[in-house]
Amino acid sequence: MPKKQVSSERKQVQSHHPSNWPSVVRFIQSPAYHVSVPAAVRSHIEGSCISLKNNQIPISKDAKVVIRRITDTSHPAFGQFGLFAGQRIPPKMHIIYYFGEIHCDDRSDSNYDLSLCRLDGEINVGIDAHGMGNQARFVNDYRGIADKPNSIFVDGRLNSGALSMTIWSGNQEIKKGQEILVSYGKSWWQSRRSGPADGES
Ligand SMILES: C[S@@+](CC[C@H](N)C(=O)[O-])C[C@H]1O[C@@H](n2cnc3c(N)ncnc32)[C@H](O)[C@@H]1O
Repeated sequence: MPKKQVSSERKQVQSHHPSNWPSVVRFIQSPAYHVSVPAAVRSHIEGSCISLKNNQIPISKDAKVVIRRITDTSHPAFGQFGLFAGQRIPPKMHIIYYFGEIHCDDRSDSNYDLSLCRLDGEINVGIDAHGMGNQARFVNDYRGIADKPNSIFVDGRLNSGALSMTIWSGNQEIKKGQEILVSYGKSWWQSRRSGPADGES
């Protein structure tokens, strides 16, 4: 391939990365599947054999969000990154999908792993954004930062039928520049020895 073409393709790939994206993490804009996901589970997640009447998520375009390094020394995630509103986000609005690697193996070491569903009472399906994901992987938990979360994780099926995890604003608007904060849940923190264990849910 001619040199010029290679460099312009590289430029194109890099320009898709949001600003502050870590070079060691793959930026993805749709879910990826790990080999541990059996074909039947994948087809369940993709929605090919499911009635779509219940639990559908009405999705609009992603809100504008920015990844920012936390420079406030009193912030419990000081030195790390967080997810911030790049524009005013109205109440109860879809903010962003949580993309990552969909897997059925154990990822207890990952701090970016969310539970997507549990099938037949024994197969745990997770979304792990440790090695690959989108901006949503930078959302921090509200504990030690605010009195309560201003956003929530919502799981359900999209119009396409796919089972997905998304982040939505809560009952109040999020102002431009405010940090987007969710609750990871008490059990998330309890399963990790360090970190805040208080808070309601
Ligand atoms: C999903 S990541 C969030 C993004 C992370 N701050 C980063 O820069 O990659 C989860 C990790 O963020 C940090 N974190 C998130 N919320 C926190 C909080 N309220 N207090 C302390 N650490 C927090 C913890 O290190 C946790 O393991």
